[in-house]
Amino acid sequence: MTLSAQATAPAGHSPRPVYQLHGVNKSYAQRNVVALSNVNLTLHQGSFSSVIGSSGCGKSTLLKIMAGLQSPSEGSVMLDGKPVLGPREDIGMMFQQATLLPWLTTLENILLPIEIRSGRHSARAALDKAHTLLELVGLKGFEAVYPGELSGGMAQRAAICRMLIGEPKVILLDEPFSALDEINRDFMNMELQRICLQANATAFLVTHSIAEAVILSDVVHVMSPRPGRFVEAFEIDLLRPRTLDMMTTPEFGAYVHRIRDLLGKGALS
Ligand SMILES: Nc1ncnc2c1ncn2[C@@H]1O[C@H](COP(=O)(O)OP(=O)(O)OP(=O)(O)O)[C@@H](O)[C@H]1O
Repeated sequence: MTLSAQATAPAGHSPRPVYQLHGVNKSYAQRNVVALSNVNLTLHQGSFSSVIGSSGCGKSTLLKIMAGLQSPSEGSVMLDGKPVLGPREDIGMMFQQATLLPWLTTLENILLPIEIRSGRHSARAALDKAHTLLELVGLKGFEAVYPGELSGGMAQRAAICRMLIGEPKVILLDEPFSALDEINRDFMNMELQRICLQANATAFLVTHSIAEAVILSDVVHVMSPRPGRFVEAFEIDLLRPRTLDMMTTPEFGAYVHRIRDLLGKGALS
């Protein structure tokens, strides 16, 4: 992922597969729970995909496996042709809470992953990149501000910078804006789209919101109730960049309706 990459519509991207999951199963032996069953997934360079499904169907488990935070019981997880066997620098993650350290400034929080990984000197060398990212997310001027003085949306913007500073190949998002009110959430989703297009990011989002999945994604994967498996992939053929106004169009409504219909049938459980 490079920040200088031009923003292009997904159709303009080469369809290079970045992330590939084959036959992923996950069982939690201690509780005798089968969380995932035969999950196959390919993410293409520069694409935005999401997964939606009922509570407890295995979405977070899938994301943790993709991030290398958990291992699958069976199957393979490959990123850029290499197996994901643990946490990796080329995978960025973002969660519901921004989890910024309150005693560090915005700028220091953003540089922290570099400092932890490569030391103070490297963090100093990344200063220009941090400033570029702060500008990208509209936080220019807030470098020296502490997290307690940031709004929820601003803190999540800072978390986006912290995720992007290591130039990950893929970004994994676990309901990143669900703690925000609806207006801010819509706005942040549009910001997320803009940042992803500008950085040519390959993104994968876990969400409970059908509308959010449709407005952001090139592909929405619907997961069955536990054990989670993908039952259908909806290709969302809406122009980019997407706008909030599109959410009132019949095309958008038709996608939402089809996905809701499938989920209403228990996603074919
Ligand atoms: N560490 C664990 N040990 C045992 N069982 C677990 C563990 N983590 C998750 N589970 C179980 O695996 C299933 C899937 O959980 P997961 O958190 O992946 O679902 P989810 O789709 O993300 O749920 P939600 O939408 O409510 O966040 C659940 O039944 C859960 O209880």
